[in-house]
Amino acid sequence: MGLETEALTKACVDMDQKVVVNFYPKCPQPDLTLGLKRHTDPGTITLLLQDTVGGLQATRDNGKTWITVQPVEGAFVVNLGDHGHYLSNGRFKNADHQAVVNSNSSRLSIATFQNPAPDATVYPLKIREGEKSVLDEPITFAEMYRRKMSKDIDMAMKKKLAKEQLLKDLEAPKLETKPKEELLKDLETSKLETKPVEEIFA
Ligand SMILES: O=C(O)CCC(=O)C(=O)O
Ligand SMILES: [Fe+2]
Repeated sequence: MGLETEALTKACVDMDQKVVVNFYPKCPQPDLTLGLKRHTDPGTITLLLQDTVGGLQATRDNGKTWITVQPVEGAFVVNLGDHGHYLSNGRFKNADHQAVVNSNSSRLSIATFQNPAPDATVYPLKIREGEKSVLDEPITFAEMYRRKMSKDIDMAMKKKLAKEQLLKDLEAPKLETKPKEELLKDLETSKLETKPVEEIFA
C-alpha cells in the first residue's frame, strides 16, 4: 500500500487475537440452510484452517458469483476483514463469504481473527489522489463493530417480520403461489440477509 514500515501495527494499536472453532454437523437437507450465513469478518485479517471436507464459499464480481474455496492441505485461507478494507480505502476488499453444509460429512474449521484494539482508529491510512475516502470520518473499531451489528439486527428483524407476513399470507385461502418450502427458501437466501459493507455504511 506504499506505507511506512509499522504503519499497520500502529493502526491496530494493540492487536487482539480471537480463535473460533466452527463445527458443522452433517445436514439431511443442506439446500434448506447454511452452516454460516453470508458475512464479512469485522477485523483486520482472518487466518482460516479448514479440514478436507470443504464448504467455504466467497463471492466475486461484486457479489454476483459464488465460488467454493477448495481446501488445500496444510494451507490457511487468508481473508481480509472490514478493518483491512477500510485501512486500504477499499483497495483490498473484505471477503464476502458463507459456509454451506452437506449431507455426507460433518466439517470443522478454525478461524483466527486478528482484530485491532477497540479504541483503534478506523480510517484509510492513505487516500490517493483522485480517490474518495470509504469512510466519512474516523471512528473507533468498537464503533465500527457496533454499527455493523446494529445493521445486522435490523436486517434480522426485517426478515423475521417478512417471514411472519409470508406465513400469514400462505394461510389465506386460494393464494396461488410457489410451494411454501420454496418461498421460505427464497426468503432465507434473499439479499435481506446482508449487504456489501459499502452499502451498510453508506
Ligand atoms: O467455516 C468456514 O469455512 C468459515 C468460517 C467463518 O467464516 C468465520 O468463522 O467467520
Ligand atoms: Fe467469516
